Amino acid sequence: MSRVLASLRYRFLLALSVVLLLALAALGFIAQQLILPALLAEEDEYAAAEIDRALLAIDNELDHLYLLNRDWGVWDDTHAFMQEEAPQYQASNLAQGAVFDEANLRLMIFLDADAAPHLIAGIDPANGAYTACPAPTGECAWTVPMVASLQKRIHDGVEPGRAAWLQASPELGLMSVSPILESDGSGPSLGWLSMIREMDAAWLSKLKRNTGLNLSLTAPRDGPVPLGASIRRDDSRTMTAVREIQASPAGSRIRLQITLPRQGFKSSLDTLLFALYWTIGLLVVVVIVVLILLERMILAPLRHFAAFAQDIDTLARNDMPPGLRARHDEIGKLARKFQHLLEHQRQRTSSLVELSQHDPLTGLANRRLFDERIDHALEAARSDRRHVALLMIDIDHFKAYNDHYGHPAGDACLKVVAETMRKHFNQSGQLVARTGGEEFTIILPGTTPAESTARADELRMAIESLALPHAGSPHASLLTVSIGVATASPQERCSAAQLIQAADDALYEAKQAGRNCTRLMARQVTATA
Ligand SMILES: Nc1nc2c(ncn2[C@@H]2O[C@H](COP(=O)(O)OP(=O)(O)OP(=O)(O)O)[C@@H](O)[C@H]2O)c(=O)[nH]1
Repeated sequence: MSRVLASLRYRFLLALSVVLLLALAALGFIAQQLILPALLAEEDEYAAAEIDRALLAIDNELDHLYLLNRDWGVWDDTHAFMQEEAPQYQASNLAQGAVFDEANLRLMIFLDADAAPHLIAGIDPANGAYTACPAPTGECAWTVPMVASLQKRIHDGVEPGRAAWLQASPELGLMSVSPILESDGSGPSLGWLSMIREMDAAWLSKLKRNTGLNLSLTAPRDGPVPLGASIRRDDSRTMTAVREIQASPAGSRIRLQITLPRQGFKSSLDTLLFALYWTIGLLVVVVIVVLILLERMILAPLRHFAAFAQDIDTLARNDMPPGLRARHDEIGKLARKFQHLLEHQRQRTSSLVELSQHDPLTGLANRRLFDERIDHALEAARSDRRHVALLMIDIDHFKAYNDHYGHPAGDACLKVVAETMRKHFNQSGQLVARTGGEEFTIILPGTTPAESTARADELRMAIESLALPHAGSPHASLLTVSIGVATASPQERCSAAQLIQAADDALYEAKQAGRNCTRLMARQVTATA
C-alpha cells in the first residue's frame, strides 16, 4: 500500500477519486436536502389548491340550493300557505313529489315563526315514497334528525346572508334555510323554509364532471385527520389530499378526499434526475480527462525521468532520453539542467579518477593504478595461459643528477625518460607506471623471460641513446638506467608482491653489476597456494 502511495500516479488517482466522491456526495446532499423537499412542497401547494377548488365547487352548490330556497321563501304562495290562505299550495306544488325529482331535493321543511313544524314533505330514502306530514311523526318519522337539526340551527341564530351548510347524517346532503317573507323581501317573517338535497352518486358524478377532480365525500367515523396527514402519497403516480368540513348535526364532519395524479412532481423529478445523471457523467469525464492529461503531460515524463535517474549508475545509458530534453516546459528545463549537471559531474569525476591514478609530473600511471593492474594482469595471464613480465627501471645516480643540474632539471629529465618508456610500451595491456621517485615499473603481458629481457635492453639503450648529459655520474657521462626483469609463467601461481620482489631483486643485481644493464631474476618465482 505504501509503495502504491509513493507513486504520484496513484496518489493523483486517489485524490481525484476522493474529489469525485465528495462532489457526488454534495450533489446527492443538495438533491436530497434542498431540491426534493422543494418539489414536495410544490406538490403540497398543488394539492391544497385542488382541495380549495373542490371546496369552492361545493360552495357553489350550496349557493344554488340557497337561491332556490330563498325564491320559494319569498314566494307569495308560500307566504299565503303559512297563513293558511292557500289550501291548494301543497297539492299543486308538492304533490306526488314531482318537485323533488325536478329540483333534486330530498326534503322541504316548513316551520312557523316559533320553529314549530308546519309541513314536512319529502322522499323517504328507505322506499323512495313521497311523504308529507304536519309533524315528523308517523310516515315522516325519518325526518326527525333533519327537523331537530334545523330547529337547533334556527334557535342558535341563522346567518342573515346565505344560510346553507352540509349535512353529515342521516345521509350526506346540502341543507339551506330561508325566512318566509313578502315577495319584496319584507317582513315580518312568517316562518322558515328549509330544503335538503342529497349528495348522492349522481350529484357527486356531476361535481366530478364540473371540477375534473376524482373526489369523494364521506362522513368519517374515525377521529379528525391530523393536519400533517392531510396529504398522503400513495405511490409514485397518485396521491390523496384530504380536508374535513364542519357539518350538521353539530360536531359532525364531512371528509372531502381527492385522488390526484403526481404528474408534475414526476416530470420535475425526471428533469432533476436527468440533470443529475448528466452532471455526474460530466464530472466523471472531467476527472478522466484530467487524469489522462496529468498522465501524458506530467506523470509519464516524470516517470521516465525517475527511471533514468534510478538507473544512471547501473545502466550503460549515459544521456537523458531526447524526448525529455526536447520539451519546452518546466520538465524539459529540468531535464536539460539535469543533463548539464550530469556531464559536469562526469567530467569532474573523470578528472578526479585521472588525478588519483596518474603521476602529475610525468602523466604516467601511479602506484595506485599499477597495484590495480598488476593483479588483473596476473589473473589474465593465468586464464590466457601466457607469461607476464615486470620491468623495474631505476635511473642511475639520479641524486647526483639533481645535485649537479638542480631539481627542476631533474624533473625535466624524469619527463623525458617517462616519455621514452611510454613510446616503447604503448600496446594494449601494457602499463608504464612511476612507482617511486626515479623508479618506474612496466607490466608486459604475453612476454617470455627472453622476450622481456630483450625489450628491457631495447629500452635501456633507447634511454642511453637520448644522450642526456650526466656530469655528476661517477660511471658514465650520459644518463643511463638499470633494469630488473621478473616474469611469471602460466604454470605457476604467483602473487603480485612476489613478482615485484623478484623484479626488485633483479634491479638490485643490475645495480650491483655496475648499472646501465638489465638483469633477469635469478630463479623462477616460487609458487604460492
Ligand atoms: N628532481 C627530482 N628528483 C627526485 C624526484 N623524486 C626523487 N628524486 C631524487 O632521486 C634521488 C634518488 O637517489 P637515490 O635513491 O639515493 O639513488 P641514486 O642516486 O639514483 O643512486 P642509485 O639508484 O644507486 O644509482 C634522490 O636524490 C631524490 O631526491 C623528483 O620527483 N624529482
